[in-house]
Amino acid sequence: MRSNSSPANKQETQKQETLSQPSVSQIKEKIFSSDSFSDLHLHPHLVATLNKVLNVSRLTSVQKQTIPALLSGRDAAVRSQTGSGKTLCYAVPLVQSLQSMEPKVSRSDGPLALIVVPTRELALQTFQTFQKLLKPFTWIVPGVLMGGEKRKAEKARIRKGINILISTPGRLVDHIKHTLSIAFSAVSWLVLDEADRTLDLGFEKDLTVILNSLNSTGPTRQNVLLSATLTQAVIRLADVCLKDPVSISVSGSASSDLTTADNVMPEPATASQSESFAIPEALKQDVVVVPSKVRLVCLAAFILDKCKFSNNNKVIVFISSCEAVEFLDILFNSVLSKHSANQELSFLRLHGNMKQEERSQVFQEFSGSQSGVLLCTDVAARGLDLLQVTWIVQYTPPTSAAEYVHRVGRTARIGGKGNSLLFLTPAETPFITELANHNISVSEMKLEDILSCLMKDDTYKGRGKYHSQTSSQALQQDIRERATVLQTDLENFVHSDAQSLQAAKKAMQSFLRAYTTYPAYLKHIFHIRRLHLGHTAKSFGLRDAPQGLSSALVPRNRVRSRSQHQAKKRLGSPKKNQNPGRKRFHLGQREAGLLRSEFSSGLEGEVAKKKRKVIQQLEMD
Ligand SMILES: Nc1ncnc2c1ncn2[C@@H]1O[C@H](COP(=O)(O)OP(=O)(O)OP(=O)(O)O)[C@@H](O)[C@H]1O
Repeated sequence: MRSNSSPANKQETQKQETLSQPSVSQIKEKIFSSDSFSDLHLHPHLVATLNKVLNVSRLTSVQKQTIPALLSGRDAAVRSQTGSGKTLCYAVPLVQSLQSMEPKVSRSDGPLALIVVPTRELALQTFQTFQKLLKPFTWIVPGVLMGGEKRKAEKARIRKGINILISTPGRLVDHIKHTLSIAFSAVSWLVLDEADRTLDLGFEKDLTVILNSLNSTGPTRQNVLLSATLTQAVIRLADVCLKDPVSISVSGSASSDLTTADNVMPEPATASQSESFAIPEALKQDVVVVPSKVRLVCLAAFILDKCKFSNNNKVIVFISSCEAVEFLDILFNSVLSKHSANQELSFLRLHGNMKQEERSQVFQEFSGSQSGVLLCTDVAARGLDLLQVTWIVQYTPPTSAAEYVHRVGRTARIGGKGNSLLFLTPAETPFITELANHNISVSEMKLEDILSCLMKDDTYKGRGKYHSQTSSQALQQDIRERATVLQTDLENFVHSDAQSLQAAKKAMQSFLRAYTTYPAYLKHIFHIRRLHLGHTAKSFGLRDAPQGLSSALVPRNRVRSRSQHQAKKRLGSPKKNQNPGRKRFHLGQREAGLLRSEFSSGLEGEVAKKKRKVIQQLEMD
């Protein structure tokens, strides 16, 4: 493969400048305190269950601060790094308070606690945690509502009685509107886990419906917001549904690493400070700068290195759209697995367009596996506690530093080790500065080092004559030729039949569509006009950019190849006097959220209809 000499000098300079900037001081959080659950005067059966069923005894720092505050009846806004035990922060005091209620809680009391989470998998996981905690208290009934399940079955369970209700926002709103037997008159706990995500676009409307239905009835209640990325928006929400909350934020800052329980909500400091995010200390974060046309073969080589040429790696690969996940799953299962006998090179996929039972089955299978690769969208970015994940690969960059934190937070949990790799094109390297603004520093992994793993297997040996001498030039040439063989393998599969060609084109179209949904403040880094269409096509195994891409998605001044010139002719070149800065189309923030949101409740009708409308509008432009 020709070395990519194409990045413009200025991009190269920019890349070097960005990568050579001094690493920022990352915020550190002490994971464990010296206290234990038995110090909290909890019901002895609850302590026994924590010790014996959940195998936890010592309190984490955030649990030491949060549990006493909630046991005392306070509201709380909780911020602590990913994998630090925030679920038990609210689950333990919640179970402790319900089990002590007199008269004893009964199913017919209906919902006493409401827990809202952004994704179905997280709802399922949270439900399973409560099932374990409630073993000694069988009279308290947990229940989960999530999209994809038959509404009728859920209605029946609601009618029978659920005391601890765990739900995704959209599904809960659907039941509030259509299930007469759902009543919130007895709700005394409201928990918003991953609160900044639940506040995000696409959910805010649902949340308003939920808060209104709660506020209209019911006793005074305790409210808890939790997230590893507490942001200004969450603090604003805190004003909406928290009363005189305790603000809990575990950090290694000079003041103290344990704020006392009577700490009041801090005044938000300057934007950058209040949004500096803690990253697990044992997480090693890398970035690889890779031109678009080499992205696919770089990802393939990385996966081969971790799951074929070495073992015991469990890898999550984040990709921006469902279609691209489907495409890469078919491609890698066909091309990469065929050369590999070992089961480590198994691929699973997870995204919002899959049927619920398949999503649940994949989630459980990957949770329990020792190795393998999960190709997924951001539906798996938050909250999921997947054991022994060793690598997080962000094949498409996240839409914010906060989403970066949650994605990498799927590894290095509760003090464990972990690694992450972020793919950036040369034009996207300013995102490293965006991360640095949030106290996140990454080190560079060389593209050549990733591709050099192909030397371990002559399956990819080039056809050229190799000089046996070990000079680095010959070695580099060898590596480049092996990468070319692998890229050719991938392209041959894509072009082997109409179905895989169509899948590749759909994947590219969805990638371009997702690329238009980066927030405005990041568009100077991620803008569709900066994409090279021909090189982007290569990253989908396409030898040429697909014809007929809707004009809204064709980067105006980046048409390069013959077929692109044809496309340009057909689409018509931009009007002469057109203001180059003027947007060719504008995707509203809300529509962007709908497109971007992988968290639909599975409700047919409104969300799906709106989404279809937005996509049609895109294609009509
Ligand atoms: N006190 C503890 N001691 C040991 N392990 C714990 C303790 N509390 C929780 N854990 C474990 O730590 C893991 C992470 O917990 P949890 O998923 O609640 O983290 P989190 O802070 O909510 O993460 P995220 O921000 O990603 O949602 C889980 O496997 C949980 O069982």
